[in-house]
Amino acid sequence: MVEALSEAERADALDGLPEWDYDEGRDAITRTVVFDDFVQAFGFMTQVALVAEKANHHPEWTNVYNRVEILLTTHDAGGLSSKDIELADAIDAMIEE
Ligand SMILES: C[C@H](O)[C@H](O)[C@H]1CNC2=NC(N)=NC(=O)C2=N1
Repeated sequence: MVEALSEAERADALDGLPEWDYDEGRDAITRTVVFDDFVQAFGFMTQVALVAEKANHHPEWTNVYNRVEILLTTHDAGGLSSKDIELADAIDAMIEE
C-alpha cells in the first residue's frame, strides 16, 4: 500500500517538477497544458491515459478544447505519493516530446 509523502519528501520531489503547482487543500499537484487545438489535446490525453492505465494510477483532469488541466493525488494514500511524482515525470516527458 503506497504511503503519502512526508513534507520533506514532497519538497524534494517538487524541486524536480518546476512545471507543477502544489495544491495544499488536496495534497496534490496540478499542471495546465495548452495545445494548438482539440485534436492535439485529446491525443495527449490518450497517451497519458495509456500510461496511467499501465501504472494503475489515474489523473483527475478536465479538457476544454485545447486546454487540459491535470491534478494528481493518490486516493488510496489520502494525498500526494510517489505514484503521482512518477506519473508527473512521465507526463512532462510527453509534453517535451
Ligand atoms: C482499484 C484500483 O486499483 C485503485 O482504485 C487505483 C486506481 N487508480 C488510482 N489513481 C489514483 N490517482 N489514486 C489511486 O489511489 C488509485 N487507485
